[in-house]
Amino acid sequence: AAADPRDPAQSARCKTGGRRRAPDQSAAELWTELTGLVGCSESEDGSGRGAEGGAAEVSLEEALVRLAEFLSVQLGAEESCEYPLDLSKPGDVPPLLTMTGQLLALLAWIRIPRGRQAPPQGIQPASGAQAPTPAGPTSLEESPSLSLRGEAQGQQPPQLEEDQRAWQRLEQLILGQLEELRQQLELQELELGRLRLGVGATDSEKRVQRLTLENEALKQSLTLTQDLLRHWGPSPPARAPQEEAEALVALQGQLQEAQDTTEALRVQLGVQEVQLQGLRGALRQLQQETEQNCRRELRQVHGQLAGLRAHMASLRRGCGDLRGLVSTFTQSCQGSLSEARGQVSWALGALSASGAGTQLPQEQQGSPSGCPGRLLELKGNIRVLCRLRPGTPSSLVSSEPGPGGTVTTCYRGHQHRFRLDWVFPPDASQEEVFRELEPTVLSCLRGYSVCIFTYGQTGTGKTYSMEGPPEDPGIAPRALQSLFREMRTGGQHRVTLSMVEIYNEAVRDLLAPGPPERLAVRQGPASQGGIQVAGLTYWDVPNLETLHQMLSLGRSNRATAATAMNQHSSRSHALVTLTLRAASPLRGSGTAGTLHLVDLAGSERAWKAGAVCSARGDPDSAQRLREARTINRSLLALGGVMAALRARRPHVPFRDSQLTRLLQPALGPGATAVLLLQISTRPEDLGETVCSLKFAERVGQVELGPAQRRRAPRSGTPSSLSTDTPLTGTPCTPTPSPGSPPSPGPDSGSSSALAPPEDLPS
Ligand SMILES: Nc1ncnc2c1ncn2[C@@H]1O[C@H](COP(=O)(O)OP(=O)(O)OP(=O)(O)O)[C@@H](O)[C@H]1O
Repeated sequence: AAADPRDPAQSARCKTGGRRRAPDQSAAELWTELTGLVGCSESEDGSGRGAEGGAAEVSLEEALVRLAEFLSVQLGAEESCEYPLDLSKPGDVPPLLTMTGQLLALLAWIRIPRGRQAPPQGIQPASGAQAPTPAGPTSLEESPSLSLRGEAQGQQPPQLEEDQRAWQRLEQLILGQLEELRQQLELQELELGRLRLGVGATDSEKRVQRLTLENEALKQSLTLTQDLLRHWGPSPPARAPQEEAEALVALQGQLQEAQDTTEALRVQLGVQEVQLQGLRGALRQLQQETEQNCRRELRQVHGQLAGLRAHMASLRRGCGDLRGLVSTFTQSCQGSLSEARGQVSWALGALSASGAGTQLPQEQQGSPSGCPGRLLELKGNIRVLCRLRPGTPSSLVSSEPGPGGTVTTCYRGHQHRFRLDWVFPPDASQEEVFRELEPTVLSCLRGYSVCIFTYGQTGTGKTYSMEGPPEDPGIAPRALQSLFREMRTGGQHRVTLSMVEIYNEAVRDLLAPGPPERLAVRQGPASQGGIQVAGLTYWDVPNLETLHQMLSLGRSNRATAATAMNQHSSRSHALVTLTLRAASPLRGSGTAGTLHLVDLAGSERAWKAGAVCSARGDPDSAQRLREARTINRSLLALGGVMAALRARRPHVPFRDSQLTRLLQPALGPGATAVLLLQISTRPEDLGETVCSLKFAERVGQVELGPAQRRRAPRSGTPSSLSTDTPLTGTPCTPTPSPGSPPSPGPDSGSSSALAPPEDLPS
């Protein structure tokens, strides 16, 4: 409109000498101006003069021009904010544009000289935004006077009727506008309903704001139009303006209602947004909880899986143990069968011999020596016996003596019951202890490898049980006596003796002439148990007396010292090895049994020994402490070996200490071992007692496989000893005369295991 020279608003402004408006004059200023016009006209007293005397009258035309100008600015502002409009679609034509078009049409009509022109006919209320065509040249001089009302009073009735018809048309037009506005409001309500279902809070808000603004602008336009019509329109019939006013009031009510609805919707939208946020928070929390639950369950499943794996592994181990037991049982059955066969053939031979009066072969006469071996196999290859040291009885340690007996301890409030193969009470005699061991000892004569070792806390009677005082000898003297007695009646045997001690991890020959020297332990052939002790001396022992003399000599060479726990405490492990070779008189193979008698040094807590020694101010306390540590280390290694054997591990750590290295042949497959556990019942020794019992319990679960007899290969000469190992070294000579130190045999210095070379002549 501003660019069009035919624009009535522009021409009106120019011709009336109206103020020029700045191009950027805002809608707010225009609105203020318009409301000022209304105020001015309201204050008129009907003569058309403003309240401020002398103020120019404002014509309806100028008012309409300003209204159109305001609407066009408002419309421009909307168009600049909104999307481009498609005017070809009637539904998209904004009401403001329509309203502006109608106003311009009205303005054009006003400018038409009265009586010559009819009101515009082409005005279509909702037809779109087409601007009305100015109806020919207009001039202000020709335009109606400023006060239509005054002019109307002087008109002729036909003119008045024409005006009234025109106003009626205009009224219809405005009513059409109002109808359109109502439809627009309905559309907005629909839009709001759509927004209620929408998700974008920001877009919805923007839309609501835009619709609210639009409503506000429409409302203002309508109010303004109503005011203009009321003040400047011809005096209509009394009814039409009232109806119009009522319609306007109704429209305002609808508008108010729409605004209220909009407000309510906005509040509802806000509530729903809050609810949505709350739901989002709950969803997030739910997700977190679900994640945590999943992780927890996953961890539990992993734990269960690990437990199942461990269980499967233990089941596999159990299966392996079972397989081992089955094979042991099978072998044991086979051994029993062959033994039974031998006994039957011996009985048959005896029967026939008694009939024929012939002499039985030596081996077949040996039922006494057969029985111990069989007994040994039946009893198992590792047995654990326990002997309680005499002393003040304590309620903390109680026992049920006898075979399969138990020892019950009450330590730190926990009661523990240990079951052992045999329990000897404190008052058990040396004789009783040896009686239980005698069959095992005698099995050496049948070619079995037997190891008897005493284990326990220092001062609990290990040496007492193994050696014993002269007036009440222990296991070793009784075993030798029993063996020699048996050999006297049982046939040809050759006895070889060696004796070593392990002191601070040094292996020393207790029967070597001269001062004891440290011997080197090396890896040897498997047939010799896998080890060799370089320089160890072996002694042929022709009789029991010589044997006793040599043993007492070795004992005297053993390292002992006075400790707080024992006045004559053994500070070393002592190993006596007796090899008994029997020759088979008829057929070539003889047997080579071995008896290891091991008196272990006492286990004691190093801090205990050290503290006691220090407290006593003993100058040798450091030495005692070192000894205690070394002893404990080697006993720990022995425990490791036992654990590996018990678990049937492929690797057994024999090389962890000198003690276990030397015991390797005694703990190998087919060997027989007896652990005599010595325990104290004193309350102050309770901790050590429980430790010892636990060690013994573990040892009791070790399986070495069925006991096996060692047979020497067939030899050319029935009377000579044959060996199953390569012949090395030269025969040793028996010898030490009683009271004099032994002289070394010719084979000293040659490498050999604890058992001597097997090529010694008889
Ligand atoms: N059953 C017993 N009957 C009588 N006296 C015993 C008995 N057991 C041990 N003794 C005595 O207890 C003392 C310690 O015994 P022994 O030297 O044999 O202990 P140990 O275990 O070998 O000690 P260490 O490990 O220190 O060598 C000795 O005087 C011994 O006579």
